[in-house]
Amino acid sequence: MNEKRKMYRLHFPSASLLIPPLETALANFSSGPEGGVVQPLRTVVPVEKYNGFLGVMPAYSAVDDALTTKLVTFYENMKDTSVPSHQATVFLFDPRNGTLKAVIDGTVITAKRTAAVSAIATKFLKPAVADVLCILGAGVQAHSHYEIFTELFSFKEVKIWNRSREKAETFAQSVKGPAQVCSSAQEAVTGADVIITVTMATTPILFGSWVKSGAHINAVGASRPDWRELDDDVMRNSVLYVDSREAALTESGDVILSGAEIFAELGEVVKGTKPALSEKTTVFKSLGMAIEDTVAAKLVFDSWSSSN
Ligand SMILES: NC(=O)C1=CN([C@@H]2O[C@H](COP(=O)(O)OP(=O)(O)OC[C@H]3O[C@@H](n4cnc5c(N)ncnc54)[C@H](O)[C@@H]3O)[C@@H](O)[C@H]2O)C=CC1
Ligand SMILES: O=C(O)C1=NCCCC1
Repeated sequence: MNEKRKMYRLHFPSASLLIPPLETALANFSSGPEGGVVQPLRTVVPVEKYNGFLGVMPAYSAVDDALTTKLVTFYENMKDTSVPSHQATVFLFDPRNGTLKAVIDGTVITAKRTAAVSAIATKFLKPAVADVLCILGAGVQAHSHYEIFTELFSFKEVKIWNRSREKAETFAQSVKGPAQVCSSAQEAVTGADVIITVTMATTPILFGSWVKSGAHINAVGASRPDWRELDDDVMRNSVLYVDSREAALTESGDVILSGAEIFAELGEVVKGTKPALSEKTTVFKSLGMAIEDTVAAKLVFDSWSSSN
């Protein structure tokens, strides 16, 4: 095996390091061919017998001259809780000749880049006064979102709800900062200025009637066309932003089944070609894009190469 072809776990000193390259990648993705991003819709292979899925996520960024593919598995209702519900590996290639340069743990990349993209959406779409953050879910993405949201924004209160209260309490004890455990999703959502949904729910857990007018919602879970996290009310009565129109119309149950109209891609907001209507109630429907993994893997590889 080539010396540089290594498998290693990674540690970002701070997820906010990802923000500038991710903003550029989102803008390039939403610029069509001139943005230089090649990213086909991901292939998802259902493994019905075990309630699992394998996702294949390739992308090339001409601007970064970076070529990757991520393989990610995600499984519902896992009985063995010692195995994470999502596991991923990113393969980084030399675009000049196709040589594999590195095999990188993709689980940390997935957690950090997803949270960083939600943070970008929040920077543009949160109301002018955003004192209360609500997180629905207490798994891997809840942790990565808590970390970057409390680093970048100044919330006075963080409210958390999880289907099992025990897990929410463990979450609150393990994070570096305050988190108030709520007994119901409604209690957590009430009064929140920014809401993050990071669950494996397949039916709605967030209802429009609970949401404060003008709040911003990052809807991160429900990545299958028949899965929901948000009800029709919140989907239809908010301004809807997505990472990729094509993906949202193919993969997102919240978008497809509600019939909600997509207002803009986040990359269009970053570029300034579509407005950030932060005074309205907004939803950012995140499905996750391969190009986000590409720029994150390049950042990790470049920083590892320069220290070796
Ligand atoms: N948009 C994106 O880029 C990405 C989205 N995701 C999605 O984010 C969500 C969270 O992922 P992780 O934190 O890695 O998963 P996780 O398994 O670590 O955490 C999932 C959380 O959801 C809760 N949960 C499970 N079933 C539920 C249900 N039926 N109703 C309510 N809560 C339920 C669990 O108690 C747990 O706290 C998943 O839907 C995942 O597919 C994950 C990676 C990237
Ligand atoms: O972008 C990703 O990575 C994922 N998105 C949806 C669920 C699985 C992983």
